[in-house]
Amino acid sequence: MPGTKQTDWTPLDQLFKTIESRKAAAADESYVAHLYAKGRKKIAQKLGEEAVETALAAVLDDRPDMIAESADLLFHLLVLWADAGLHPSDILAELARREGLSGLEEKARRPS
Ligand SMILES: N=c1c2ncn([C@@H]3O[C@H](COP(=O)(O)OP(=O)(O)OP(=O)(O)O)[C@@H](O)[C@H]3O)c2ncn1[C@@H]1O[C@H](COP(=O)(O)O)[C@@H](O)[C@H]1O
Repeated sequence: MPGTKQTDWTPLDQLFKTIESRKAAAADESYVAHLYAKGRKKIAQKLGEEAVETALAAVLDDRPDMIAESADLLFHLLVLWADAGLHPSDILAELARREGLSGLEEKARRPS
């Protein structure tokens, strides 16, 4: 379709591999290893901060900041998955399971 943007997720895949590889790195030589050493709470805290900063950039309609903060957010989400032993394919499988099911329809089906 003309004008349709295609997304190539290969760079995210490569970044996840790099993040996984940092499990063997020293905390003073790698930011990712530093986060692993700090632990799950610190990683979750960073993820929350980046999510709030992304939301703030969106409210301010600041496009460059939205891009920068979204990159920080995605990066920290990948670190969280790696720390938790999740693989991007786990999340993609869940999204595939939901494909075609409207969020409104899913909500309506929930037991009240
Ligand atoms: N994509 C990123 C990336 N995005 C953001 N960041 C870091 O995430 C941090 C963001 O936190 P803040 O802006 O809140 O900075 P801060 O105030 O220093 O953070 P705190 O002291 O509060 O924890 C900064 O240190 C950024 O440099 C990243 N660090 C690394 N990567 C990628 O991860 C790879 C591995 O990194 P290392 O493990 O450091 O080798 C790199 O080659 C990059 O590809």
